[in-house]
Amino acid sequence: MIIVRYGEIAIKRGKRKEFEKKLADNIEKILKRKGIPGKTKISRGRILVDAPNEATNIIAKTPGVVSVSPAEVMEYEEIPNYLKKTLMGFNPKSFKVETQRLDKTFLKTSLEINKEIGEFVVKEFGWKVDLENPELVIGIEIIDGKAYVFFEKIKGVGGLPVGTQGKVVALISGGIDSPVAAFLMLKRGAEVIALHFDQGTNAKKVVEKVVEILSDYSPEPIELIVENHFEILKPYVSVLAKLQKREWTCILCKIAMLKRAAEIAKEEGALGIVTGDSLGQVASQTLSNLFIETISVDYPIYRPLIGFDKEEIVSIAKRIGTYDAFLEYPYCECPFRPNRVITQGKITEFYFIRDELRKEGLL
Ligand SMILES: Nc1ncnc2c1ncn2[C@@H]1O[C@H](COP(=O)(O)OP(=O)(O)OP(=O)(O)O)[C@@H](O)[C@H]1O
Repeated sequence: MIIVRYGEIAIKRGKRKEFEKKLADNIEKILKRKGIPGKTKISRGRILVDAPNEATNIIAKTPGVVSVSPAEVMEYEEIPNYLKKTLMGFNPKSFKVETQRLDKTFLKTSLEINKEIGEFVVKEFGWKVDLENPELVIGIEIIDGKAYVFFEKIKGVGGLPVGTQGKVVALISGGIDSPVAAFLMLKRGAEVIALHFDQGTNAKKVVEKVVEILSDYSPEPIELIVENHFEILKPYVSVLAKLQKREWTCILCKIAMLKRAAEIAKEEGALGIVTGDSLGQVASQTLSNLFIETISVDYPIYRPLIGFDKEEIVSIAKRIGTYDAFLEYPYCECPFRPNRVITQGKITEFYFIRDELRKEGLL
């Protein structure tokens, strides 16, 4: 049996049942996709999953899960015998017993259980008790009158179950940042549709891989929509060439992407667009440029990385596995990038360009 703990969900009063059910359903769906048999049961602040131990790490990746422990289920009285058998041959420097009694009708309190089982272990094995920094933690949870005994607690991704917060369209570029932005939205319970603008570079391969990796955090495989960026950008580039303002290409490129993303979001019933922008990280991600890009699109844009440093983003990318996909293919410079790019777009100049774009029906 695998014990699944979820923190934040339990706090959301009134929504708790709905959230628990969603999380249990999501766990079952992910396990099924991975070809692992697994049946869930919701029980007083825990989800119990009847599945083989190999399911543990898969379940830990499900948004909403705080921690996971593969456990052995038994009557309370059977614990000493079980520990005797299981822990024979181990010789930790120190140990402690940590009990949580989820079933408050159980006759012994958590402290009584800690003391009783702790004393047994000392007597049987002669190990030292260390409540601060033990090498071995014997975990016991009392659920529905039964004792669940375990020795590890694997950290989950946390957050909220996917599907509890509606849908978003995430712009995934083939860089490090945008997959992390999409992950953070999944983690907060949003369903994600991935959108990539293909520029004929290796980036598409990275994105395909990234979407596969991100799908591990989602009950359904993430849908990837690929658009031909040449076709979308061509008319914008023509206007800029006519105005002799090629240095505005990167800003208009983003506007063209966001505009198309908004159309797709509307078609898909998604409530927002997600990008991997982080303030000032590259010369083009300035507040002025982000301002111009944002006011050009009539749809909510979410930038979950806006206040993150590069190191923080890289560390999440490594943890969730998308960094490796980025490293797999050599980086390609954007084929549309002019020699000089605008870093602090002037709004008056933009209005002038916007008027021309409007004449062409592009904005
Ligand atoms: N070809 C693309 N397809 C889809 N989205 C894109 C593409 N290029 C950029 N984006 C979106 O625009 C955001 C900003 O892109 P930009 O190239 O300025 O930044 P970046 O620091 O390289 O970001 P990333 O590391 O995510 O590529 C990206 O995070 C992504 O959400």
